[in-house]
Amino acid sequence: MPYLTEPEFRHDRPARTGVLLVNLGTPEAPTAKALRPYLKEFLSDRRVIEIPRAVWWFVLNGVILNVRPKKSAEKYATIWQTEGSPLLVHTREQTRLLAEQLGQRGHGDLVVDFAMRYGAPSVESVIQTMRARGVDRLVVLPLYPQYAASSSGTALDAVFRTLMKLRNMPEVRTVRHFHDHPGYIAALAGKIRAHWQAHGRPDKLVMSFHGVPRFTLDKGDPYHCECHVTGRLLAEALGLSRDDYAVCFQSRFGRAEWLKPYAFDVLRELGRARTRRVDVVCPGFVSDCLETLEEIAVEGKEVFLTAGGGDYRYIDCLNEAPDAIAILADIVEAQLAGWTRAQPDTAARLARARALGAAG
Ligand SMILES: C=CC1=C(C)c2cc3[nH]c(cc4nc(cc5[nH]c(cc1n2)c(C)c5CCC(=O)O)C(CCC(=O)O)=C4C)c(C)c3C=C
Ligand SMILES: [Fe+2]
Ligand SMILES: [Fe+2]
Repeated sequence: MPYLTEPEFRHDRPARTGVLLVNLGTPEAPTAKALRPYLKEFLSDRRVIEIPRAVWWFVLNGVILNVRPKKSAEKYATIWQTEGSPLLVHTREQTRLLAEQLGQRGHGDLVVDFAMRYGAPSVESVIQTMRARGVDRLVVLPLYPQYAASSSGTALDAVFRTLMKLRNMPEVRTVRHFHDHPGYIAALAGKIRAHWQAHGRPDKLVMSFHGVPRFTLDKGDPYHCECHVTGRLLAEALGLSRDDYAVCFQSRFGRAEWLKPYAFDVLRELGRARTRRVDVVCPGFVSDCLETLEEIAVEGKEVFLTAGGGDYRYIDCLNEAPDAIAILADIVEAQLAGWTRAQPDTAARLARARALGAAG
């Protein structure tokens, strides 16, 4: 196997640590032309589609890639921002803010960057750039609170596949999940409480998580349980009783059974029951994206209102909220133990030197 090009080994170079955030990836434009290669790469991933290759090849190339790019592009067009796809815009900004936050905590020497599992920037290209910058220790943080083989698992596959191509492998630490991280739960609860302070409380809080095929639960994927743990902890933090909230799963793909209850079924039922108001939150997504801004904020609302529901409010993801960035920094810092020690930041060092100078 040919190795990737590497920087020359030098004895005198100090160890350098990189922090790699990995998100899903998104098309380059809201057009069928851009959707096609994105969907092809995504839906060719064996972690995502587990049916036999030969059968799937015909379904994907014969049906899905002829129909879905156009339909999905129309949806992306409704949420597209001037700077690009919301998922990319948020991930880029979160990375910048995380680097800043880690710098303020004395870790200004870290190389912090993000990569996308599908599309650009690819995991391989970002790890190669980090190696060129001298990174030989790597913390990998997939941006999914709950572990699923089809999200975090495949993000880590991409990292390990790249490492297989390196002659001089960095040390690696990976984050599996943060679904029950007290800071993550507190940040979600804080966001919801702030929303309620501004708009009053709903009759029901709907917590909608991205779905996965039902058989993955039977085969040992912890995703379903981790979503329910997040839901329960969030309800506890908000002081909700079992009747005050519902956990459900969205974005079903294909005809197979997915995790239930389906979000649209729950919203339809709540509408039919003439529920006066629901608030919907998506605690399985760190960043707003197509699945939250279009499927939940727009389509979900339509389902609820058409069925007879009253008021529907979507509560944004944490995105760039300072407490969300602080949690990512906490998670990274926990992984740095024994690798790097926080250095007082430059401003603090200068202030101390000045104070010492004045004293002397
Ligand atoms: C939150 C974690 C996610 C899991 C688990 C997940 C599983 C999963 N997804 C698909 C199929 C599609 N998902 C699509 C979009 C999409 N999915 C996630 C997250 C998870 N997916 C996000 C954040 C996004 C949004 C990306 C964006 O650009 O905003 C899409 C593409 C859009 C579309 O055509 O509908 C597909 C397809 C499967 C099959 C699956 C588990 C097996
Ligand atoms: Fe998905
Ligand atoms: Fe479970």
